[in-house]
Amino acid sequence: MARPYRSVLYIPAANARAMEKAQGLPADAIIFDLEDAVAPSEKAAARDQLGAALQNDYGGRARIVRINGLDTEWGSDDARAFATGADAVLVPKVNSPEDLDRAAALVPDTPLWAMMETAAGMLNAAAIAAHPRLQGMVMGTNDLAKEINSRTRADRLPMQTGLGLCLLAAKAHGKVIVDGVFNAFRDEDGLRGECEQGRDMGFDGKTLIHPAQLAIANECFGPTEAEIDLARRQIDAFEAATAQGKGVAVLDGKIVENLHVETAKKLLDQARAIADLSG
Ligand SMILES: CC(C)(COP(=O)(O)OP(=O)(O)OC[C@H]1O[C@@H](n2cnc3c(N)ncnc32)[C@H](O)[C@@H]1OP(=O)(O)O)[C@@H](O)C(=O)NCCC(=O)NCCSC(=O)C[C@H](O)C(=O)O
Ligand SMILES: [Mg+2]
Repeated sequence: MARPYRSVLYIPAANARAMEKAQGLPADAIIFDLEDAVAPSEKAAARDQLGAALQNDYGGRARIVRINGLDTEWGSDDARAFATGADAVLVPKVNSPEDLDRAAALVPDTPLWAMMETAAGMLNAAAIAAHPRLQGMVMGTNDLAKEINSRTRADRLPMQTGLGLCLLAAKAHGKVIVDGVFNAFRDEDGLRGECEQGRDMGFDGKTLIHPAQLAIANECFGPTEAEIDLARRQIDAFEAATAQGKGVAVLDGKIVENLHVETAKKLLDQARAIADLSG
């Protein structure tokens, strides 16, 4: 992961004030949305407005544009408009790798991301993740819940199969994957619970709908001081053990093997990337 994706904030591309405000918000990435958050009557104007907004300075924040589906009247024009000028183009409701082929033909040079939010998408997650143009996946838990007719539960039990399939697919192919949104944007405890669950599962971060959600996502998906300290000590302990010809170290009563050192180094890389982004 070359850059952090702890907090990925959706902004409706029709909302000029929110796009301006986002230049100073502590989001790791922004999804400028042309799809569900923009009314049909505003689609063309939002596309033009977004083109102008992307000329502004968003610092190190990744700028991802969610286009309309390529089966809609707006999708192809969206894809052509942002084939350059954004860091990635996010394709909604990806059912199969062929959906990414269609987007790739219109967007030849910019990385693609996929919204994972249909039952077919869950079943084809591995093939979608293997697509050579794909850089990242975003869980669309609202659309998935709608399609499978599941109920909202705090433990997200009905989502677990889909979340797990996509997570494994992304990890198997070395792609970024971020969790779905938490709709009740004033409910901090609820958000924290979902962020902790997503982090425990292995997600790189969470998609968000409101600036009030940024701090909790950044905290939950970033390494803690205790984790950074442990990572450094694991690396030191393992180096000391190997210098003595041992293949395994013991730290705080637990074994440290090479695989733990790899995880520790990854965590320190993430901490450095976050520090770089924060300036
Ligand atoms: C949810 C909202 C409609 C709430 O808006 P509002 O009532 O205006 O919020 P506030 O008054 O509290 O706003 C305070 C200030 O923050 C700015 N703001 C609000 N939201 C954002 C944002 N997302 N990014 C940047 N800035 C934002 C306001 O402009 C206020 O600023 P100021 O004027 O300085 O006070 C609104 O938050 C919103 O529209 N959120 C995004 C909704 C969205 O994008 N939805 C689509 C993506 S979710 C999805 O589709 C999931 C997926 O596909 C699935 O299937 O699950
Ligand atoms: Mg959706």
